[in-house]
Amino acid sequence: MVTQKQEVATPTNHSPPTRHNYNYDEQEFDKFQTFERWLIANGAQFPCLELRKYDNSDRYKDNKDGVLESVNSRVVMEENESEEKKDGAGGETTKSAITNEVNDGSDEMRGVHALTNLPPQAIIVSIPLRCLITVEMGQNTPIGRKILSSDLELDAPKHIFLMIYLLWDRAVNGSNSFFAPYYAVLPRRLRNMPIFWSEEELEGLKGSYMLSQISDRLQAVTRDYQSVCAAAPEFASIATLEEFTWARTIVCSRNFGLLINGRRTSALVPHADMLNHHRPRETKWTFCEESQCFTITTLKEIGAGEQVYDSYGQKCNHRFLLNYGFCVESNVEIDGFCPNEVSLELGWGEDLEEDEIYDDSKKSSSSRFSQLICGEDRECLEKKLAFWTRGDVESVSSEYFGSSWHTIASNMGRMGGSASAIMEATLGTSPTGADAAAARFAEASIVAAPQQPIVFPAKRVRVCISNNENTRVMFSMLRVLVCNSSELDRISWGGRAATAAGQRLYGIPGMASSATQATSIRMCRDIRYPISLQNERRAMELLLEITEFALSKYPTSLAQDAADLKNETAFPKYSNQRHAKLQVHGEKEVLHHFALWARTAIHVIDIILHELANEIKIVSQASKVTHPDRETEDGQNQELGFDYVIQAMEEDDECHNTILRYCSDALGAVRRDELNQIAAESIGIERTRNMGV
Ligand SMILES: C[S@@+](CC[C@H](N)C(=O)[O-])C[C@H]1O[C@@H](n2cnc3c(N)ncnc32)[C@H](O)[C@@H]1O
Repeated sequence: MVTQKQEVATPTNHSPPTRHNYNYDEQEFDKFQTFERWLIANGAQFPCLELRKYDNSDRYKDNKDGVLESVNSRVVMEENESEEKKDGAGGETTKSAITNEVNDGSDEMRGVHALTNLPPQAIIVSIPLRCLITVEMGQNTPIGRKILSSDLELDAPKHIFLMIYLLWDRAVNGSNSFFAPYYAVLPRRLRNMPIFWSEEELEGLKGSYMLSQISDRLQAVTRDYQSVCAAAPEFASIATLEEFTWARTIVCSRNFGLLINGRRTSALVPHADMLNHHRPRETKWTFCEESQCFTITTLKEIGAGEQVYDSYGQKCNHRFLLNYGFCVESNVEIDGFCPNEVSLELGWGEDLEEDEIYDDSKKSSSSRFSQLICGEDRECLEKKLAFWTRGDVESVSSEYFGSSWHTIASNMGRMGGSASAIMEATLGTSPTGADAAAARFAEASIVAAPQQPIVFPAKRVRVCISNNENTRVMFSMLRVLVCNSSELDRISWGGRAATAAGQRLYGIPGMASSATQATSIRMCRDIRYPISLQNERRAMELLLEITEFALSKYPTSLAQDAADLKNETAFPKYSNQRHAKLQVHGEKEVLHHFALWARTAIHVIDIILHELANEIKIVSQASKVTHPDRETEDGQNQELGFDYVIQAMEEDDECHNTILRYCSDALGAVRRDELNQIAAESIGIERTRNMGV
């Protein structure tokens, strides 16, 4: 890494800038002064910056599309404290009602501001290594050493060691800790973090997969706490689960991933962690080997008094919300890309009895996708399940059978799957001698649970309004889900139609040695091109069903959310209600995009199918009469035809580029192939006729 001489920018005017904008009461002011003095005494430099605190009233005043910006009014801290005490006591006044409503911890909100004009490429913060808390420091605590020697499986291993240091040092060294001034300024309550939201606040996320993620996060934190206590029982007296959860959110919202002296680590960096998020980025940070300091450098000029931001990265709002406790108002990059995603569930997650799948009269609402997914018969479903779950178990040997493998195997067994089908599904290979034990295990699974309902494991994929890798994976999985038996044979080798041509056409690997099979095997995420127009149409029908079902789970519509977001009294800036609203609004935008994609594709496919039917008619007429009625057909096609529709889409400014490209390129290619095939067949017919056969 190239190092350069590091000099921290100093104020341009001669008289030192006055730090008048703390907005704290005396006690708070002291705390922050002690913090800054501690840093400066230890070699830190940030002479052109000041820390500011924002209060609840600031949420109504913002700049940069809703990015935090304080006003300079001095805040009387007691007011918030007393409002807090009134919680639950039925505060009567409008003011207290509003304050209670937005009492979500944002009264502990701070930011960093420029005291003077900051030029571009100026180092504005320099924090020496000794003021950083690193993963290694956590690993070197007595608790950390015990965790390392017990080889625990943890949800957030790096974060855990930062948390351990924080909690251990605070408990053991207390006010004598070197880091005590830093601990004093860390937010005490993190009410904006969804894991601390009330039931009522969580209601705002109804219909969103985020609710599962929040409860998963809570469970993971509890599991990690229990694991740490099991490895180091004394930890229970160092931190309660509540404190552990607090430390988890502190670390996950404030840690920096760094390369320190060639070692990749994570660190808590006092002061640098006071910068709020904004994109596009205006500053960059790094650990400078030469000065052994963490530094922040400006990328553009920042005016005196302006807030100095850091970019937390290009992220979907669900990640901002889960890890940092906020959502970005307009999460759009300068190139127009919106990273907001929605998590879609493909497959069906619940257990279904066989008659719920195949008997129309017994189909329940829960079996909504079964029609398109189950295929023509049970054999088809079995084959599909094999392909769908192929490769899900990464390493299965005759000595070890993972629990998920067991589930898949016994599921297929319940459906009457043969041992070799199960082996193929899970390993992607036929059982060989070495896998005989696995095959026996599969057979045992079949016998073990013959009468159980069928589970077709659901897979989740996160998609955004962009044709990225995840979108391609989703389309691939949709194609597999709606396959009929013969289509499955075409896409998975070893089937009846796995011809050399099929292999070339669909990229099916040859049946080489089992060693190469394991790496080149085709999975349900690999079907990158339409299998056929009919299959693609079913895939789009399924996409439409999935998006409509997902939309039906939210209590409000996209239009309602957009209207709600305009109402800043009911949904105040930076409040948890507003962040929930922004999250579901973003998800619905993506869902509507894919619903429109599916509808447009179905329309275009129908046009192509109509054109192809006409073409076939013309060809078959040609085989009977010398002058087919081509003019009329062409005249009709020109008006309703594929080229006409694509041109109309191109001229439509509202038509999203990804939908247009899919229809014109992906569907256009299938259309061309089909037309070529019809033409080839027509030449064949002509030849046969000329030969007088
Ligand atoms: C690294 S800290 C930044 C300093 C923090 N504001 C403080 O008072 O200590 C990250 C936290 O700041 C808040 N934050 C940062 N950027 C924000 C933004 N653009 N909008 C709302 N809250 C933001 C969130 O609470 C987040 O968890």
